[in-house]
Amino acid sequence: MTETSNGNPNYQPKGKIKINTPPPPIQTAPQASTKYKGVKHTIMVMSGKGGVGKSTFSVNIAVTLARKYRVGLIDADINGPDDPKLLGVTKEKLYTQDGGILPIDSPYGVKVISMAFLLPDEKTAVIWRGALRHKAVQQFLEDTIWDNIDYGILDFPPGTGDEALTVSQLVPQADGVVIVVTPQDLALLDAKKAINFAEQMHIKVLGIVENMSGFACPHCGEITDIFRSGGAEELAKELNIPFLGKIPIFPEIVQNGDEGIPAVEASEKVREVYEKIAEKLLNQIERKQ
Ligand SMILES: Nc1ncnc2c1ncn2[C@@H]1O[C@H](COP(=O)(O)OP(=O)(O)OP(=O)(O)O)[C@@H](O)[C@H]1O
Repeated sequence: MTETSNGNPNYQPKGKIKINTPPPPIQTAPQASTKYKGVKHTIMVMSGKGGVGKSTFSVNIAVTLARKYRVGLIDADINGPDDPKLLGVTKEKLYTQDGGILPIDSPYGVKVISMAFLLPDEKTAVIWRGALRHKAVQQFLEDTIWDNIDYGILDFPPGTGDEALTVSQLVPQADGVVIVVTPQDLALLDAKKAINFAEQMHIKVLGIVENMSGFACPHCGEITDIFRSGGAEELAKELNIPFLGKIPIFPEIVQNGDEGIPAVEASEKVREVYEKIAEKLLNQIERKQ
C-alpha cells in the first residue's frame, strides 16, 4: 500500500527529515560606524579576574605608545570606569561636535572616553544591566570622533561579559587581545577562560602579561618573588601564546596612579619595563598583517 497525505497539510512521508520550523536567517554582524574606522589598530585588554591591574596596564601602555603614535583609550568598564582617574582627567565633561562626541585630550597625549565623564562625581555608582552597558560601549565606538588614531586601546571590565562581546561584534577587525594576569593559580585559571573566550570569538591573543610579578625594591631595584612568579610565562608556553613580559610590583605604580600620573611618566624603571612590552606587542601586530 502506498502512503498518501489524505488531505493532511502536516503530512510528512516516512523516512524523510521532518522540518517543523524554517532555519533562522543568517545574521550579518553589525559593523562599527565610519567614525571608528578612523582607528587603524585595535588592542583589547582583558583579564579573567578583577584587580589584576588591567586598567593600570591599559593606561600605561597607551601612554607608552602615545610617545610615537596617536592613541585612543576606550574605557569599556562601564560599571567601574577608572581610566580618567589614572590619567588625571577627572573633572572633564564630554562635548559634541558635528553630531559626534569629542574624546577628552589627556595631558599625556592619549585621547580617552569613559563613562566617568558622564557621572556627576567620582562617588556615583553606575548600576546598569547588560543591554545599557552594551549601548554605552557602542556609543563610545560609533559616536565618538576618532580621527586618525593609530592605536585604539580597549580596557574591559574583568571576565568575559557583555562589553567584550559587544566589541568583538562591532570591531571584527580588532588586531587582538592582551591578557593581563597575576602569578597566582586562581588568576591563571581565570586567564584560561579569557583566552578561551577570545578563541571562540576568533580574536587573536596578542600575548599575556604577568603583572605584580615579584616586588621591585624602590632602593636597589632587586626583584623579590613575594608570590610565585613565572606562571604566566608557563601558561603562554602551554597554550602556544606569545609572552609579552613581566611587570613587577612597583610601589610608585600605586602612588602615581592615585595622583593621576601614569607611572611610565614618573618612573624611569617602570617606563623601561613598559617600553619592552610595547615593542613585543607591536611586533605581534605587525606579524598579524
Ligand atoms: N605592577 C603593579 N605594581 C603595584 N601596584 C599595581 C601594579 N599594577 C596594578 N597595581 C595596583 O593594583 C590596584 C588594581 O589595579 P587596577 O585598578 O589597574 O586593576 P583592574 O584589573 O583594572 O581592576 P578592576 O577589577 O577594577 O577592573 C591599583 O591600586 C593599582 O595601582
